[in-house]
Amino acid sequence: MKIRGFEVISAFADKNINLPERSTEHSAGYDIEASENTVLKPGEIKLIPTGLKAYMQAGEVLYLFDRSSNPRKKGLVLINSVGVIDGDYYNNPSNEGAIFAQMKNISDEDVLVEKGERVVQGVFMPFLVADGDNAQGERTGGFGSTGK
Ligand SMILES: O=c1ccn([C@H]2C[C@H](O)[C@@H](COP(=O)(O)OP(=O)(O)OP(=O)(O)O)O2)c(=O)[nH]1
Ligand SMILES: [Mg+2]
Repeated sequence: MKIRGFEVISAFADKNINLPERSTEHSAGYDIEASENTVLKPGEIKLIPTGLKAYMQAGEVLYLFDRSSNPRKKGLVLINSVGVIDGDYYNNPSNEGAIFAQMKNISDEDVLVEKGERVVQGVFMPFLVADGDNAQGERTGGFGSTGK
């Protein structure tokens, strides 16, 4: 029975994408790799593809957090601070739930993120809703799909 986890999106089915793993027994974060080489110029913001989608239970979220080593070792930051991967993003009609890491190059040189390089970490967590919240509607995509 599927409870929560990651799957490779169909566009990357034959690209040897590794499913995220935790690096130690008690690590919270699943290390998520870039699915293709990406070069960011100084100051550039780019959506780095992971080739992955994530499924989870109702009331759960997958947070994307930066890796603490990124700013110092790579000169990159997760520019939206924390990625919020909604459960209804999975298999959405516009992009299958493809997860991207939105990174900014804060260095003064080009930065190459290679396929297979761990770029962010994902943590599954429960979330709470407010009294009287009866949000409806299906998610059709990401990155502004619900409007301004
Ligand atoms: O770092 C991120 C952040 C979001 N997403 C995807 C998954 C998420 O479910 C969807 C929407 O994210 P969010 O709600 O943060 O963006 P928004 O600007 O509010 O867009 P929308 O109107 O689509 O909700 O975009 C990513 O792939 N990476
Ligand atoms: Mg949103």
